[in-house]
Amino acid sequence: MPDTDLSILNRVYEIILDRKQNYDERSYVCKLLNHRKGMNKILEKVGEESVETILAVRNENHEEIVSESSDLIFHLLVMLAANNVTLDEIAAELSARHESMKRD
Ligand SMILES: N=c1c2ncn([C@@H]3O[C@H](COP(=O)(O)OP(=O)(O)OP(=O)(O)O)[C@@H](O)[C@H]3O)c2ncn1[C@@H]1O[C@H](COP(=O)(O)O)[C@@H](O)[C@H]1O
Repeated sequence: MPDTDLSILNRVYEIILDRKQNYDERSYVCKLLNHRKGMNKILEKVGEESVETILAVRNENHEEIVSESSDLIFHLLVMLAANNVTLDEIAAELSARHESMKRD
């Protein structure tokens, strides 16, 4: 059964971590993680996908916004994993902010 809720973020993040450990020449993630430009290649992709997301919003194209945002989030997951930042850390940060900013 495919994940259709946000648990897919953890699932994809775990695959990315696995790709860090086990090189596979067919893998796009391995290609990114081992690119000759190093971290700059991953940052380039995050920047590129951010711009494409902005353009999708400007075009007011719902499908495009979903697709480009998914590209952006995926590349952000690669960037986080490449920098040893876990999704638990992000969750803890957002949760702490949520607690401290509660108004009622
Ligand atoms: N979610 C994704 C995902 N989203 C987008 N992409 C790839 O991201 C790439 C970049 O998209 P672009 O449109 O920018 O393509 P491009 O111009 O060829 O990119 P570059 O030449 O600049 O690298 C494409 O090749 C897409 O296939 C993804 N590749 C992988 N995943 C997930 O990562 C997992 C591991 O993937 P592999 O490592 O390839 O097995 C997969 O099972 C998926 O869950």
